[in-house]
Amino acid sequence: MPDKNIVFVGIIASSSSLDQLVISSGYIAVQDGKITKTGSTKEFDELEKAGEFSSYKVVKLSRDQFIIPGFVDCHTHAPQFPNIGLGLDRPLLEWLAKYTFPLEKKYSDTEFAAKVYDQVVQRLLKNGTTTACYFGSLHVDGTLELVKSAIKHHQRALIGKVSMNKENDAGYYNDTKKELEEVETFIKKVLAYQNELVEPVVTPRFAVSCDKELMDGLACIANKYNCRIQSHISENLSEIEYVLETNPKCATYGDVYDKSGILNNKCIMAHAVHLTDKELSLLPKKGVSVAHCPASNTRLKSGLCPVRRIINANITVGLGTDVSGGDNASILDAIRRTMDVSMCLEMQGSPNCALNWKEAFYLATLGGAKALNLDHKIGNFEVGKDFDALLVDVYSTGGQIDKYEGALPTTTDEYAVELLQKFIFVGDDRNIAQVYVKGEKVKDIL
Ligand SMILES: Nc1nc2[nH]cnc2c(=O)[nH]1
Ligand SMILES: [Zn+2]
Repeated sequence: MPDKNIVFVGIIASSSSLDQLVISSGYIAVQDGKITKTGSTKEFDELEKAGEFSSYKVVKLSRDQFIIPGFVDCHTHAPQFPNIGLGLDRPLLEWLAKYTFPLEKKYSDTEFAAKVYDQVVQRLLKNGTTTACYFGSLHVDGTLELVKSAIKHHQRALIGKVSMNKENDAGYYNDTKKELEEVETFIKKVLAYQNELVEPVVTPRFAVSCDKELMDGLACIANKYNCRIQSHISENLSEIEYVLETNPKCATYGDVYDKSGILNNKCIMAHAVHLTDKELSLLPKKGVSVAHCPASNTRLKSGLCPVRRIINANITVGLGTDVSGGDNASILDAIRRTMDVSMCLEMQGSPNCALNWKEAFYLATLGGAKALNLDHKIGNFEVGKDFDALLVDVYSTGGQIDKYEGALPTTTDEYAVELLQKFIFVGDDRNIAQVYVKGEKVKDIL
């Protein structure tokens, strides 16, 4: 049974905006998975003396530990995990045909799906991903296995059955009428679980594999069930060329989605590497968010996504691992690659393009929560939000970070910032000692 009342005391860090990192010593009190009170260490001491926390489990962090919000992965493909690290020798459209569609077809086998998805969900939780927005496969029952795994392991998850109706060599698509029926079936089955952590997402794969009739129908279904929509936009130049060729009345890729009613404030688009100025004004007008997936953009040679330009256009941005176009299932890696790709653009001559570690940390937490329309529940430690959090142990045994006695500053504030910075640049899952989703511990290596 999870502890009903629990209070954490020690260094706590979270973002309140892109340029505002809040880090200090204090406490977070959690009741039934929700944050009920926060304050300074001095306030904790006073309240504890007054007996306020007598019914609480008190977790006092060591000097080398801190609490941060759980990571949010705004875009990943659960069925592609068996291909992680493989087949990265082709650009997007060839990669999909040669490696990805043949693997995804296998998820008609629910036993295979159940085994893979159980591993995927556990891997992400181990990496500190407390919320994931997943693409499943074309299959209703296969994708329901992902829903079951997320529920079983207590991960917050937005899950889509992938929709495709355009012919491809792998024979991996559906007839339009069947597809629309199956999407509704999937949504109803997910909603029937009445699980507060897991929600269905309408998921047109992209405008290369969906025609207008299908996308019109999917937009209607999303409206009917008030669902989020996820897809891909402007990832690769050949993809854009094909989409514009097959939709001659549309001036941009964004127009293709807009004409079907796909673009709204519950829509999250992955990549957005090559957006035009018109699209950079259309997307924020419609309230569309972007999942920035730097690992995949580099591995599939799609391009260096100008993420600062997207942020400056007032588009809400979160991070995605985009496995298996991306070769790493950790949002810590996505943070680093966000810094690297944006710095490459700056070094190539685009001034003020680079994102610093505090900004990338924001995208991985509160930015992702906003992009998924979940920031009323998660993303930082405001009172009333759910407690989705990581307890990080910077010098954990066997980890990459060595302790050099006497080398770091002695004042608590400076020391705390340097601890977080070390974890962001050098840490890995071995430093993520505990993971909490809605107050329930889902990983514990302490
Ligand atoms: N990276 C990536 N891009 C896509 N565009 C359409 N499908 C996919 C996919 O599976 N991965
Ligand atoms: Zn993707």
